Amino acid sequence: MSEMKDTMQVYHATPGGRLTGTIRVPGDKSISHRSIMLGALAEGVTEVTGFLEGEDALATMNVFRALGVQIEGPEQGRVTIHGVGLHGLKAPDMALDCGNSGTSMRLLAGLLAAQPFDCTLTGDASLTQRPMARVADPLRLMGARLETAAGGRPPLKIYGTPELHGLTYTLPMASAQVKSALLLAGLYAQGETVITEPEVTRDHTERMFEGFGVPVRREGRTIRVTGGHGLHATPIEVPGDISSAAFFLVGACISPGSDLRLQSVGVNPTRTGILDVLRLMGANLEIERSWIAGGEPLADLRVRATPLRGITIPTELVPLAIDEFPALFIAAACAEGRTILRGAAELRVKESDRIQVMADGLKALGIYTEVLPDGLIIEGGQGFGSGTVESHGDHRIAMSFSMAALCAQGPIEIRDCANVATSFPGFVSLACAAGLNLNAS
Ligand SMILES: O=C(O)C1=C[C@@H](OP(=O)(O)O)[C@@H](O)[C@H](O)C1
Ligand SMILES: C=C(OP(=O)(O)O)C(=O)O
Repeated sequence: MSEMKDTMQVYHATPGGRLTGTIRVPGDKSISHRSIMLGALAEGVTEVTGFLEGEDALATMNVFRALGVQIEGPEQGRVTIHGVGLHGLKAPDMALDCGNSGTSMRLLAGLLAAQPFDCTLTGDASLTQRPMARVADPLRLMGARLETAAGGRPPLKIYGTPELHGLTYTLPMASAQVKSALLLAGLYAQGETVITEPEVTRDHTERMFEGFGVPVRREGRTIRVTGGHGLHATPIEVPGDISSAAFFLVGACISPGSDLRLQSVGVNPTRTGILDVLRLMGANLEIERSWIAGGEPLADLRVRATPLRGITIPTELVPLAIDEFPALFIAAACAEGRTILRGAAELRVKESDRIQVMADGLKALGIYTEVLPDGLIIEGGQGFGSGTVESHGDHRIAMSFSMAALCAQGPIEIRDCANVATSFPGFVSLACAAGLNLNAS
């Protein structure tokens, strides 16, 4: 899959425009991955609606097909998973390709470590550079046997070990992927698995465990699950992805005259750091309607353009907005005054080094920044010039710089954009429908 990708796709963004009307962004990527994983392990048939038909979630789906799970769809966001039960997965006859998706590889590492067969997890050039020791090390403490390539990188060779035991573990970094890998392994482990996180991170795994009938005890930043509970199929309604909404929220804030509504966006409080940061910057954001579906909160949002001011981003918001910083840096560049981000070293180990790659792109457009080991200082209010930005194959970098064109003085060219399809299929047409002047070649 990944080898065949057109890495030369270029976005051409013409300056100006404003964002108006009502849009709906594609389904949440984190929840889509988990719906396939838990649906596959459940007894019974799980019906999913609103599934993200992006390459990352499809990679997870294809892995489970290779593990012998019958899955129908996706067909307009509908997926039907014929669960095989906790012990029904089959040995794959090839390496399992996670493509560009860190979530797939890390969560699968936990789930597959406990199976009675061996397998190998591989990925594309970007994923192959990302750290896997963060999951392999604690899984080994549970009795798992895994081998990484040099430097703790993929591919990940897993020697299945059905006799895992529970673990009490404090995560060294705020990572929902590591937490989730250990909770998935904990489904199979003898006894209790007790995970404490240094800061609260997205809790979709915990919520979905509860939805599938697995008891989870949560006290502050500690989560407990006991092995051996079966999962029972349950319908899943995937909300719109707030991480995809983020580009439009920022775009509407920074382009005068914008007034945009976003329908059915997931607003789980472990994901709404973007709303808090934008509000602290002075954004005009409204929640027009809110409700709960399948254990996850949703809302219709309205955002109107307003002048933003630079802020020091509270560090407790960092894990709650971790994927939104590329978009927030664009907002910061348009804000009056300086924005300071610290405590975000995790940004350096995403699909690209998002601190350095964003700083380079901002520089190419005439914005002054100071790169910190764990963050970035951005001098706002200088206005974007025109120029060429390298996205380094990182979907969120490509989409963020597309929004910069809304208040740039000249055209912006963004290179290496094909991976936008990993999280946001249809981004260019939705962005154009909302008012951006963007085309891909
Ligand atoms: O659990 C998840 O679905 C995710 C967790 C985060 O990664 P980390 O756990 O590495 O912070 C996030 O960046 C990623 O996009 C999705
Ligand atoms: C970091 C991301 O995803 P993953 O870790 O799953 O590749 C992301 O989508 O921003």
